[in-house]
Amino acid sequence: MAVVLESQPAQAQQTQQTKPVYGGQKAAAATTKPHITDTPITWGNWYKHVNWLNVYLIIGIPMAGLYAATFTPLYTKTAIWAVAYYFATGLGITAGYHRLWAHTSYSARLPLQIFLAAVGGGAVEGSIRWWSRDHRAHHRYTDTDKDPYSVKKGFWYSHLGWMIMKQNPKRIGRTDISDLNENPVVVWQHKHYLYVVLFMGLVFPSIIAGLFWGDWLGGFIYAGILRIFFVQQATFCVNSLAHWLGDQPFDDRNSPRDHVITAFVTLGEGYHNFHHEFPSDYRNAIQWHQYDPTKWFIWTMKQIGMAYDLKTFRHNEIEKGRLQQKQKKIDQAASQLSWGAPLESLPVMSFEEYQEQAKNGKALIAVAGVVHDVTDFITSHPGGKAIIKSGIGKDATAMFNGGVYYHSNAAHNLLTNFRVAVIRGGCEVEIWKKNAHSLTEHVTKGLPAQSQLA
Ligand code: HEM
Ligand SMILES: [Fe+2]
Ligand SMILES: [Fe+2]
Repeated sequence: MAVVLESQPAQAQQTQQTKPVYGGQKAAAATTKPHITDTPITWGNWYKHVNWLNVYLIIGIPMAGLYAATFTPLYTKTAIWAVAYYFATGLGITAGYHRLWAHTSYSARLPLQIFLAAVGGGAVEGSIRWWSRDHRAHHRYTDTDKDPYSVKKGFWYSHLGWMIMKQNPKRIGRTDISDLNENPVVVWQHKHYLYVVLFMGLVFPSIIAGLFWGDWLGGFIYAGILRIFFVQQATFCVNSLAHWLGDQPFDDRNSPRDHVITAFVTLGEGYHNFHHEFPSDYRNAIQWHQYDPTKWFIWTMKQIGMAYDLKTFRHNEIEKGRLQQKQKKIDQAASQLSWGAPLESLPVMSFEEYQEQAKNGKALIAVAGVVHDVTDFITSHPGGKAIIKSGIGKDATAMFNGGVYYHSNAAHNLLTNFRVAVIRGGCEVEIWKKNAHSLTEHVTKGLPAQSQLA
């Protein structure tokens, strides 16, 4: 009964709170008969797996509403009211349920809390307490079996499958909601949820349209039923689309993604990769030009003294995360290329041995402590045969790096292909410089950036 009522019976919730974290659950499971979700879906029992109340609430009623709309005229005032109430109830979820209660990303004064609890109730998505508990589990156990709406189980499962199919409440990860249990607005809304949802979801939108311009039925159908449908579908997109479409600028280990389309659909909740990374930030979008009306609303509430303690992550931390993700992508791309034999795999020789071998006819050139066999390259050296030969048997580091010619980065890269040995006692920093493959490792080890490329 996800949408209107609790997904797990009140009794089960109480047990969860009082029992010890692991043992208690196991003991209970051993004595009770298996939950329907533990039995495979068959032709004979599929209907028992379906949460019919939710099917009725999130699919059946909107269908009936659509049918009713075919013979209910839509007046301009009612249309404007339906859209306005869509935004109000949507903000109830995004600014209220999500950013205020589930993530405590800011604090709200009592009138604002009451407003958000009321309009959030009008979105018909369960009580604050139920919604936030599942949402905290979603963040804590993202993409795992304990995530109530894991996208790993498919797009449609994360969108609404998790509500229209019965769930085993024991499967959903545990989270601490003690702060919500102490909040009188949350507790009151949870206790009287059925009245809140009926009044704010259907009665109130009809009353406004009815009392002010006489359109009771239009208010009920458009600002009530169909508006609920759109707000619900928009919120469901945060669980589906925001875990499926877009970029991952901060972390790609899990599914959350940033996309402007999702942001438009969800009143700014579409910068979801950022959000999962910095969930206690009251913003989802951090650039001024990105669409995050929920953030603008919270900010405005702060200006009028209704919201305070707006939390943000430090710019430095955010940019660090962004850079590390970029670095990870670069490292992945770099690992697809050949960077020459790793220095630690090469034999070590003394400078005298190197000179000896070069004297005996081998086309060896030492640059930065590494010996290169340029036999096959001499004739194709862009600077000419004779000039490259003048480096054979010498420490050609200076020549190569500007003494004779200041070689391009491409020439440095090319050089790595000819590595055959390392000279004993060759300067370590110089070796690092030429070992482009270890460049990223070098950076992550925190060594100074100047010693990256020659
Ligand atoms: C050891 C392996 C060497 C490699 C892989 C190499 C590679 C290259 C490459 C790719 C270029 C084209 C321009 C550029 O990319 O910078 C070049 C140009 C040149 N190289 Fe080398 N080089 C080597 C050794 C040497 C040595 C030992 C000398 C001098 C003693 C030398 C002198 C020059 C000069 C003067 C040019 C410029 C040619 C021009 O633009 O007229 N190179 N080399
Ligand atoms: Fe998410
Ligand atoms: Fe969240």
